[in-house]
Formats: sequence, structure tokens, C-alpha cells
Amino acid sequence: MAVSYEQITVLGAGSWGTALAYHLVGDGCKVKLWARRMEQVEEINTYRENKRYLPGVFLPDSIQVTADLKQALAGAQCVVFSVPSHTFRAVLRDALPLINTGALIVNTAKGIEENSMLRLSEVFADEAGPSGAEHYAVLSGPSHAEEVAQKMPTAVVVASVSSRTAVLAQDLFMQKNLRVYTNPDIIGVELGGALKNVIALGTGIVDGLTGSDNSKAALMTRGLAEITRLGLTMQANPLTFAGLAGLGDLIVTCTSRHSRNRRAGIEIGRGKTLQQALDEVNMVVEGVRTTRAAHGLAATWGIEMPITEQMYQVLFYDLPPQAAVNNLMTRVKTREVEEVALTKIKWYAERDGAD
Ligand SMILES: NC(=O)C1=CN([C@@H]2O[C@H](COP(=O)(O)OP(=O)(O)OC[C@H]3O[C@@H](n4cnc5c(N)ncnc54)[C@H](OP(=O)(O)O)[C@@H]3O)[C@@H](O)[C@H]2O)C=CC1
Ligand SMILES: O=C(CO)COP(=O)(O)O
Repeated sequence: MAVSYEQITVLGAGSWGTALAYHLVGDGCKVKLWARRMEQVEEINTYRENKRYLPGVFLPDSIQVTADLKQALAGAQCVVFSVPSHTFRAVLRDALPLINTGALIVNTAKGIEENSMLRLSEVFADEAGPSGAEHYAVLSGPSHAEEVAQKMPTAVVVASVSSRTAVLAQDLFMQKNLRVYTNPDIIGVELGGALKNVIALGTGIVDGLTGSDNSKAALMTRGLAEITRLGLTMQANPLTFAGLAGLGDLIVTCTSRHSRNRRAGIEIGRGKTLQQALDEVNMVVEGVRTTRAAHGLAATWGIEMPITEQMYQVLFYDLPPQAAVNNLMTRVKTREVEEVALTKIKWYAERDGAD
């Protein structure tokens, strides 16, 4: 039977945190939404609307907004993290001592820690200790805040090392407009959600350059191939990349007008610098830091990720986007699917010293 919560706390009052608070608030359940800035709290309390991050959505009084972390977390049986991934560790560190033991923790950020190259569940284990993992779940999949807030039918996935926790998170978010699947493959779900943003920047660039549908389809498909290649080596289930956290999220992020990563890419494709593109979007563009982390992971695991490599050169070394396209198109010829499967076999053979 589904557990009913009296109080849920959402940390992070951007688009996603606000949409999730709106989604979760219901009969008998109080939702507290934590924003780091008092001005934002005042604005939401005055207008009952998050004008900057989720305009047009009326937030009922049963969503209590606060900038006081202690007050936000007092009594919470469930804590949803919706802060940008590069701030996750710091917010987590402040929040952990204030979170009730045994509370369900759901992280909804999509990224990889830039310098450590850790997945966010690894960052969590780093801060909370490995035993905390039992209560920790990840929510991912194709789900733009704007559409979830409009109650558009949406499907997402939750992953946890604990099947009980995954089911608790599934029950928590499941509603008529939001269908939630569970998946035990937390590695694949985290990698899919983070790495699709790198490809979305790339498809955005193509939109800004030429708008070619053929080129975008090529990037998405070959992007998924390199994500799968890395994921396989990192012990993910390859089927996860064909699911909501992989292909599903890749489609939405690479094609939607709501996607910040795609929008930033479009600006770069039109000739803006990275900083100009980020200023234009003015919301978190996770794919930029993730490109650096993915580039590092590819080197660490010895995996070829040509699209990630070109994105890295465009974003951080001013490679002109057209030159990146040319580089991708003139790579040495290769096979479509065998390389993906062979990657894992080759990697293990090398590790184990086998022929
Ligand atoms: N938007 C979406 O549709 C979806 C987003 N996600 C993921 O959710 C995460 C959050 O994204 P989203 O809500 O869209 O981001 P937004 O850009 O909409 O908002 C970011 C929020 O994070 C706050 N913030 C920034 N830095 C810090 C910090 N150091 N400590 C605490 N809060 C901070 C911002 O506050 P301030 O205004 O003060 O800077 C703002 O409230 C990302 O990982 C994203 O990939 C996942 C699925 C869907
Ligand atoms: O992850 C998302 C949708 O599932 C949000 O993607 P963007 O960050 O590109 O907006």
C-alpha cells in the first residue's frame, strides 16, 4: 500500500523544484519549497507564482516557501533535491544534519560532478555514507517542468539500489498525468539523464547552424551509441539507454523548445560565445559542465566518445561549430553496432590481461 506523507520538502525553487512542489501538493500533504534567496521567497509569496522560473503556474497556499533550510526540513518525511547538479554537494552537506533519519530522499538533478566525475548518487554516498543509499532514489526521464506543471501526460523513471525505496518514490510521484516506472540500474539512469544534455547542446548547435533534420538525427543516434558505450563499461544495463532515462530524455531534450541545453546550443550555432549563450538562456544549462565531466570519464575509461570530444573542443577551446561537424563527418570509417558491444568485451579483456 502506498505510504502517505504529511510533509514533503523540495529543495531548489527553480523550474523543476517548483513544478514538482506543485505536482506533489495534495489533500492532507503539506509541501515546503526551499529557495536560497529571500527575494525569491517574497516574490512567490506575494504573487503565488514563480515568475522567473515557472511563469503562469498558480501555486496554492499549501506550498509553503521558505529560505530557511532548517525550517524547510523540519518534520519532512521525504526530501526532493531539485538544485543544479554543481550545487548538489554543498546543499546536501548543509541539509544532511537537518534531515530526519530514514526520510526518503529523491534527487532530480541531472549531471555529473565536474571535477570528481562522480555520479550524484556517488556524491550522496560520499557525504551521507554508504548506508544512506538505501533511502536514496533518482528521478529521471523526459519531463520538462513547464509541461509537468500543465499536467501533460508524462512518463519518468525512478532508480535506487533498494527496490523498496524505488517503489516508495514511484508511489510518491505517480499520478494520472505522471506515470512512474522503476529501474534498479541507478548507474544507467544517472548517466542517461546527464549525458543526453551534451548531445542536446550539439543538436541545438545544428539547429543554429543549418537546422538539418538529418544531421540532428545522426547526432542523437550516434550520441546514444557513445553514451551506451561508456555506460556499458561503467556497469550500466544497456537496455536503460533504450528507456526513458536514455532515448526518452534524449528525444525531449534534443527537440523541445523548453530545453535549456538545446537553446544554449542554438545560440552557439548562431555564432554566440558560450558565455553569451548562457546569459541568453539565464537558467541552468547542465550540459556544459557535464561535457567536461564526460570528456574526463571517456579518458578515464578509455572509451571513444567523438561527439563529446567535439563538444568539448567547441565549448572550451573555441573550435568553430562547423569545424566540429566536419571533424565528425571525416572520422575514420567504422561499424555501427559492433563497436558498442565490443567495447565492453575489449575493456574487460584488457583489464584481466586476457587475449
Ligand atoms: N527544468 C526542467 O524541466 C528539468 C530540470 N531537471 C534538472 O533539475 C535540476 C534543476 O534544474 P532547474 O530547476 O530546471 O533549474 P533552473 O535554472 O530553473 O533553476 C535553478 C534553481 O537553482 C537555484 N540555485 C542555483 N544555485 C544554487 C545553490 N548554490 N544553492 C541552492 N540553489 C541554487 C536557483 O536559485 P537562484 O535563482 O537564486 O540562482 C534556482 O532556483 C537540474 O539538474 C536539471 O537538469 C530535471 C528534469 C526537468
Ligand atoms: O532534463 C530535462 C528534461 O527531461 C531538462 O532538459 P534541459 O535542461 O535541456 O531543459
